[in-house]
Amino acid sequence: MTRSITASATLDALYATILTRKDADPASSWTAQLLAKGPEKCAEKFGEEAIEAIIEAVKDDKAALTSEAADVLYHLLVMLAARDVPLSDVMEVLAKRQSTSGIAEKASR
Ligand SMILES: N=c1c2ncn([C@@H]3O[C@H](COP(=O)(O)OP(=O)(O)OP(=O)(O)O)[C@@H](O)[C@H]3O)c2ncn1[C@@H]1O[C@H](COP(=O)(O)O)[C@@H](O)[C@H]1O
Repeated sequence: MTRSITASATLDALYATILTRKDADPASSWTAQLLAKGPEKCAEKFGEEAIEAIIEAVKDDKAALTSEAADVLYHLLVMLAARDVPLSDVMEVLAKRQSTSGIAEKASR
């Protein structure tokens, strides 16, 4: 329980930082540079990072996968920010799904 609260707080804090970078000087911030390139570039970077994580998962390199997973989460948040999708909306969708099994959810589509 403590771990999930910590994870959520970390993601919330990171997303808040990313939002501040929308108005930041690209010279001073990697996030601002990425956001300045547009939502399509942010999506492309997310895809690249996801593929890097997949590679480490297939290799079963746990340390590398942990690091790549952090990159994936960061780039997911940047992609959401680029398209003005609040992280809280994503969390709400996840929370609503918590009482439904994946099999039941798929059958309901
Ligand atoms: N979590 C991250 C984070 N994870 C990865 N990255 C950056 O994402 C970039 C990904 O780079 P790549 O691996 O694709 O390497 P690259 O050299 O850029 O590759 P190419 O673009 O050349 O393909 C690197 O520059 C990393 O530093 C991050 N940059 C920032 N954050 C967080 O965002 C906060 C704000 O960062 P700034 O906006 O830079 O102040 C930081 O305090 C961190 O908490």
